[in-house]
Amino acid sequence: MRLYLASTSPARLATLRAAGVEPLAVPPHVDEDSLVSAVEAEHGPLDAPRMVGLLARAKAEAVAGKPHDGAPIDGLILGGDSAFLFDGTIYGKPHLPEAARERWRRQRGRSGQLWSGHWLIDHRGGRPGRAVGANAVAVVSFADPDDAEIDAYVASGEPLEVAGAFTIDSLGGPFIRSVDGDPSTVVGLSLSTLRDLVRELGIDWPALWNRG
Ligand SMILES: Nc1nc2c(ncn2[C@@H]2O[C@H](COP(=O)(O)OP(=O)(O)OP(=O)(O)O)[C@@H](O)[C@H]2O)c(=O)[nH]1
Repeated sequence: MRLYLASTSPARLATLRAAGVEPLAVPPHVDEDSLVSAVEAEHGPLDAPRMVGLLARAKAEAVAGKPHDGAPIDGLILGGDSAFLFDGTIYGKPHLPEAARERWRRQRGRSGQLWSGHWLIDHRGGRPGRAVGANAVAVVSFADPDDAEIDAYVASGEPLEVAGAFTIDSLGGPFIRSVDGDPSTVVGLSLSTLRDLVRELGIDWPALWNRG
């Protein structure tokens, strides 16, 4: 069973590979900011689960809409998105060092919710079939890095391009005190949620394992 990952996230790819699934990664090319702005202009502000759910679905549908390597996609297509909810504000990637530094100085010693959205399209036989989606949340509690540690972490560049300006599986690990929920949710793709979605489509999870 082929899984197409509608994502450029190296962490999502690594998470699937570690779980025995070798996906085909296909960049979704979705303008996330424009899509969220358009939806919010019509329906009002999106909360974190609806935002990540909307973007996960848009990425999966963007990949479903076109052939891959000149042939219709024959398999499952997974879209994902992650955002960090802290003190009532939804954060994506900080992109800028000063933004990452400011966030860490506020979030250290406290907790927030890392939300990840998932959308799975059954595209077997080269045509879109059923699609199922679910969002997952993990509560992340931070340790208390001092200013020098925050400056060093920001200088590493790692926090700039990850949701919430932190990772749990790389340099950011020592700055995370605990995670309450599926840890893979934080990395960007809840494996337990994905298994639920695969089974909801009537497919056994081991069918996705690549046994070489
Ligand atoms: N390694 C790692 N990556 C994380 C962690 N938390 C968030 N991320 C990454 O932060 C990124 C969140 O941005 P998204 O917009 O969801 O995804 P993206 O990286 O832009 O990739 P697309 O799916 O192509 O949009 C994802 O790549 C997540 O994998 C973490 O704890 N560890």
